[in-house]
Amino acid sequence: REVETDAPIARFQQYLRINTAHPNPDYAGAVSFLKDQAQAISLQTCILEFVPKKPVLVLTWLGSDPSLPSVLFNSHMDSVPAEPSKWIHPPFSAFKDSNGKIFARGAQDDKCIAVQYIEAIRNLKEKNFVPLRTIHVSYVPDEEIGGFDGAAKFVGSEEFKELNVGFVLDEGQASVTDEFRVFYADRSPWGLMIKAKGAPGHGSRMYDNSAMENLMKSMEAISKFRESQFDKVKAGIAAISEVISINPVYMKAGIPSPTGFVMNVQPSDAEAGFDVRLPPTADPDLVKKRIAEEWAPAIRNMTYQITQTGPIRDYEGRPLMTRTDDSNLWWSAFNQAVAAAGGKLAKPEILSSTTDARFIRQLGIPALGFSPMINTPILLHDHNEFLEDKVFLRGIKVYESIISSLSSFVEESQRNMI
Ligand SMILES: CSCC[C@H](NC=O)C(=O)O
Ligand SMILES: [Zn+2]
Ligand SMILES: [Zn+2]
Repeated sequence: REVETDAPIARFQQYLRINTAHPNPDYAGAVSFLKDQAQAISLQTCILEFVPKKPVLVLTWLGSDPSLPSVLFNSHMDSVPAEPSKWIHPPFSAFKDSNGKIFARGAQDDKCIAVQYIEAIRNLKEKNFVPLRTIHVSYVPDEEIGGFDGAAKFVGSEEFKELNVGFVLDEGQASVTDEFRVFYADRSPWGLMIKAKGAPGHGSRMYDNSAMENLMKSMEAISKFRESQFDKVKAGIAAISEVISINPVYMKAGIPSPTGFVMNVQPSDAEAGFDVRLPPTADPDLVKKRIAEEWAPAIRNMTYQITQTGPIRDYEGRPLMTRTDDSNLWWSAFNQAVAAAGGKLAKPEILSSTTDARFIRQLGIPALGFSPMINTPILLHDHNEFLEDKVFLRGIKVYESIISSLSSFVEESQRNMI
């Protein structure tokens, strides 16, 4: 193993050891580390605090023409929790095994890109590269819990407007093949709670409209719908991220039997909660209609509550999708930059889950999800999350190409002006 690759790996490990898992993410520790790294390579740094104790760190590498729209590289500082007892190496040790696998919560999601951005800029600076457009890097809190106090506040701020951002790269996901994955949209997450009421009674009685029966009818209808969506995936007609998913995540009804075996009280209240995900092409009104008429109809004594956790349309009412054809010059430049680094891109995808990119797309700013991890199992939010050192190092090279291309390309309309 080469010595010059040791330092970036060590810095990656250092960042992974800062415990930014919920519910008590060490944002101060993360910001302090990243700020030191940025200052060591003479980047401008700025800390914004829209919500107390939830800092946003912005790094800036000024372009030679700062009037051009800038490029922003975003990553979130927080992680989901880890259960140490389920891991083969402690989740905040960033232990590197003999195969070069670095184990840590956040290794894939998404602390790799956080450090790769800085390492790529470090290398470009060493080569005396000068960007034409300004490059910004942002580190935001709270993505894993919806981004409301993080990216949402950041992109809605005056400070963000002043960055004059033309294009954003945010996190993506690992690829099990040798093709890099890229995401042009997220599915929109909804929380759905349905509640049923009904007459209580002796467990031996059969009667209509008990709360449990009403809820079970909904569960059946929801199950059928879920199957209809999943069947499309199984038949190869659609990707998982292209259908509507609905998964039960919570149920509550009745009083636990005091003896553990006598179950003879039919409850008067029953409720269930679901994780619902809508692809950008789905019609949210049709889903709402289905919920009101089939899954929680008032005629079955049911009520419901939908929690929409983020935007589903941009400020002009368009679905939140970034174009991945040559009508989007940012896409072309990105695509070419990955190829120039010797990388192959897989067909652009919709992301199954959600990232902060949705808040950017809501402004009408093009954003792609991209984390340069190939030949890597998808381990985000999983036990034993790891990233191999050589995959991490290759990613730095890919970002060098991306940063230099995106910061230098000039749109036709601007070409004559320069
Ligand atoms: C409801 S917003 C939550 C955002 C979260 N993002 C990453 O996993 C997700 O569940 O997709
Ligand atoms: Zn993430
Ligand atoms: Zn995540």
